[in-house]
Amino acid sequence: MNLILNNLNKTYANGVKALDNLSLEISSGMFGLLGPNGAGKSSLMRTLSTLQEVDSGSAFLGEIDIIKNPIALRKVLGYLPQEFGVYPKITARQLLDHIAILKGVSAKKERKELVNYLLQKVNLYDKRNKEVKGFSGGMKQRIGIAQALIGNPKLIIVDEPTAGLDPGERNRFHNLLAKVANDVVVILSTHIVEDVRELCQNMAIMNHGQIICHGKPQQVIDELHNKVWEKLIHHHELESYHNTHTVISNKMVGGKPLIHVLSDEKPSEGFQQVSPTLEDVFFSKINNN
Ligand SMILES: Nc1ncnc2c1ncn2[C@@H]1O[C@H](COP(=O)(O)OP(=O)(O)OP(=O)(O)O)[C@@H](O)[C@H]1O
Repeated sequence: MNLILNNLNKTYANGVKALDNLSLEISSGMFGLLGPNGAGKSSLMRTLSTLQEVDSGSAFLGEIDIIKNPIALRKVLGYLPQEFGVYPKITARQLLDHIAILKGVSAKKERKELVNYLLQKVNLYDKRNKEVKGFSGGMKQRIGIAQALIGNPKLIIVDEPTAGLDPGERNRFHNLLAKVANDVVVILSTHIVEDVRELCQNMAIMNHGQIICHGKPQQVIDELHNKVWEKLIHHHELESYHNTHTVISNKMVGGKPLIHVLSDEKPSEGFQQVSPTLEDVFFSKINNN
């Protein structure tokens, strides 16, 4: 099942154009949506989860017209927001049971089986009678995925899921997401470039409400082959390098700025060619947009 977006436009009352004639096609599997703050990712995610309307354009998940028939979409939507809020004093089992009722699973026996199955799937069965409030960040995200899976969704939207998770929790969360992504469109909206490289078959970079890059992570990385150079410089040189070179990023290494520069040839003395990364792609696209 494909998700097809055509010419989506959204301008807020304050005049900010958050979606600017955005078109995109996404097939099943994990899709990474990257973009800097304010790029319009959340506006797009809210539109696809039918929480917000667009001014114009169309969006289809298979046969379902998301804009004209939001109720049909909601039946096949799993949504994990950035902060998965939980009620105080509720156990993992009670929480999933409650959400299953809200999603229309009314038969008690069926619900019990579903809740047990989901708890096992996200590896929280042992913790089923513990209060979710006391769970770690990663455990909360896993229960968030479990609730998003209720009702056999065809579209799963996950907003900034690994912010604040330690590396072990992040790994567990990634493995779980990769497992559920078979046959379902999973959109992972994030500004963590590594998450997209590790997890997603396809990706896009968004800025100023538009898609500025679209493809497979390795494919977009290969486009920068032989074009990325690095050099360790002094702080006071940074401005002049920005004036004379296409600097795509700078980060501190041992207290000094390490700059990455885009160039078809060796830019100047002291530069070394490096293998491009998805981070280089990200910065080169958003800095030239
Ligand atoms: N309800 C709103 N009213 C007015 N402007 C808004 C509203 N929501 C978002 N914006 C503006 O629209 C633009 C896109 O915001 P959006 O939240 O979609 O971006 P984002 O890519 O999700 O950013 P972040 O990564 O910071 O969450 C920003 O300039 C933002 O300030």
